[in-house]
Amino acid sequence: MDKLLITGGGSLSGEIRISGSKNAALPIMAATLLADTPVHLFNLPHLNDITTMLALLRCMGVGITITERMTVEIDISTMTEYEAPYDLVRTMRASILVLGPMLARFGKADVSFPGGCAIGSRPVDIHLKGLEAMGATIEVDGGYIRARAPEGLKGAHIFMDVVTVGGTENLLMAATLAKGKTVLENAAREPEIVDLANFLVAMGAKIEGIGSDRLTVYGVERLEGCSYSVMPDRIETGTYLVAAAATRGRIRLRDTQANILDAVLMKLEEAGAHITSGDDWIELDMKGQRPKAVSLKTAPYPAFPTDMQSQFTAMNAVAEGTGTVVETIFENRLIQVHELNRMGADITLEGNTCIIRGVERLKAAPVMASDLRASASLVIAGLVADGDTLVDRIYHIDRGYECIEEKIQALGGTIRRVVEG
Ligand SMILES: CC(=O)N[C@H]1[C@@H](OP(=O)(O)OP(=O)(O)OC[C@H]2O[C@@H](n3ccc(=O)[nH]c3=O)[C@H](O)[C@@H]2O)O[C@H](CO)[C@@H](O)[C@@H]1O
Ligand SMILES: C=C(OP(=O)(O)O)C(=O)O
Repeated sequence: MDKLLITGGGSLSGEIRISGSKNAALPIMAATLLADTPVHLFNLPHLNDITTMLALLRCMGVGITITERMTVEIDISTMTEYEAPYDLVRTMRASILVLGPMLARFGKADVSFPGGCAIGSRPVDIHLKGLEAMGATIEVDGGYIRARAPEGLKGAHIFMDVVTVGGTENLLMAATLAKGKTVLENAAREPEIVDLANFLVAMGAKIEGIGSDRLTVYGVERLEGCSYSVMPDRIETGTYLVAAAATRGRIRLRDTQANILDAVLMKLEEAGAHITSGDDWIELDMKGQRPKAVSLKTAPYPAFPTDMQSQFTAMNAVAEGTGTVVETIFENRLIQVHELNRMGADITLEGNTCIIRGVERLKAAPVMASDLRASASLVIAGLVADGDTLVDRIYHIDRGYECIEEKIQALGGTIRRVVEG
């Protein structure tokens, strides 16, 4: 199993490119199941989750052609299977996103239940209730969601009682081909949902209220393929900015956008970072200063993203002062705290809150990654620790960070992949 070996101490400085967004690319790839003609996608990140989604589409008979620089043509005209099997779904929760489009387009879909994962229980009840409101019959059998709508889906007025990113995406995709009008109330507003909606519109969907918490969709007869470039990854962007802040560095990130990161940039400024940005770049400069601890509470967009919480926890661990971090989206997303404490951090965990008293420096230790963003926090901790930190179970990090060691090396960090067995 691969590990990352990080020698801490230096400040990050330099310039790197930000990749396409994992969390926008995955629903967009699922949405290609709605198209009558081939779709061309640009700026897909080179990540294990993207490979898994391609494998899932391929195992259903979908034609996939990959050209250089991860430009992918997806052609569903050859599709023969309507089942997303357990072996693929269990490795990536976003596989559930094929349910809505497959049901809307073909009237049937068998999708393995995605399991719980390290960050919390993650049910899909709102996805299923919404599809039932649109006329689908759903049975759970042998660990599979078996959804049927032989006459097609019909528009409905749906109120989602929890703000859910995946639920909004599944129902939005399903509604594009449903008969009549669908209204999704209490919809999630994450930039990745806006990107998905823009992609659906590029294929011919009729959607009003994009970017708001009320999406109105007028179902159309068919959607046509198009060419589309996936938005930049705001979580990858935020992760490198926090790594630079923690190491008192100065970095410039290109091919990204500041306006999708407002809550994160505000917290970085509060931590003492000087931030400047243009249309497609962001620069952060700590002017050699130690960051100041910040307090934050995660909540749906436009509030502070849960996917950035563990990185800020790592920065706070070496910041001046005390910060409080409250996680409100997932019940078990503060477990990185135990690994950070093993590296000399001073963090107290009380339920969904952690209180972080900053220390001057951390001390290297062998640590274990428990999920994707927790892994990123351990890499940041390794960069500010004295000595060599070995991060185990980095298959989590490979789900979400393209070429992480090359990018950190380009910023002057000392990191390398240790390949074992
Ligand atoms: C691939 C992708 O885009 N993943 C993101 C997506 O995950 P994902 O779409 O799985 O997260 P959700 O927004 O659905 O989850 C938010 C909350 O709603 C709850 N819930 C969700 C669905 C449901 O049917 N019932 C229910 O109770 C969940 O348990 C959780 O407490 O949004 C999360 C919240 O921003 C991010 O951390 C993930 O990185
Ligand atoms: C939790 C995440 O991803 P997923 O929903 O795919 O597990 C993430 O990107 O931080």
